[in-house]
Amino acid sequence: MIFSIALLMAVQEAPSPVFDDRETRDPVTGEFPVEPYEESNENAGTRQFSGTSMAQAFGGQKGIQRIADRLVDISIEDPRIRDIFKGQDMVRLRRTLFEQFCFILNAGCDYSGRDMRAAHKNMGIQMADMNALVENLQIAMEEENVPFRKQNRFLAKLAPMKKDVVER
Ligand code: HEM
Repeated sequence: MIFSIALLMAVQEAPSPVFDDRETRDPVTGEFPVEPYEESNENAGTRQFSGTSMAQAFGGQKGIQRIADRLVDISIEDPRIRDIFKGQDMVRLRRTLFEQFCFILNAGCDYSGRDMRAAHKNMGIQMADMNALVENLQIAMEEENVPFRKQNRFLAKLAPMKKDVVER
């Protein structure tokens, strides 16, 4: 009896192991580790624009950086979609989103992130969430004075990605 009580206490006091590797941010990049994948511009989900007019309209890399950051800032505060971003790696998202936009707009970047299907797997994203994100992107582009027609050309590149982002 005493033995079994001692055993019970020992079991209860044993520290539970922590297997969550998302606890550890890379000391240099500040990002959480992700499952290995093959890096390729193909992961950006679409071909890039040709020529420099789109990159110029978006204010080059500096403007694109501001737009990607604003999109994240607005979206993580947006009551319609903010819960989807909770607990995810916003350091990594800011970097990869910038790279993806910069690559697509042909502003001189390569995209090193995951493909859209892998990046949004099991998030339960619905069409209404996609529409909310697009609205937030429109706000961010408007703030950077991207001409309306250029905004729409960019959105037309992103729209087909819904098939990989939105879950049915
Ligand atoms: C065309 C639309 C979209 C594009 C171009 C896009 C782009 C991206 C990119 C580049 C990443 C990072 C990939 C990586 O970590 O390797 C990402 C991750 C993420 N996206 Fe999207 N996204 C889109 C739609 C959405 C929508 C509608 C939501 C939710 C409302 C969303 C929420 C997220 C979240 C929470 C992550 C972080 C995933 C993680 O840390 O594991 N995305 N997205």
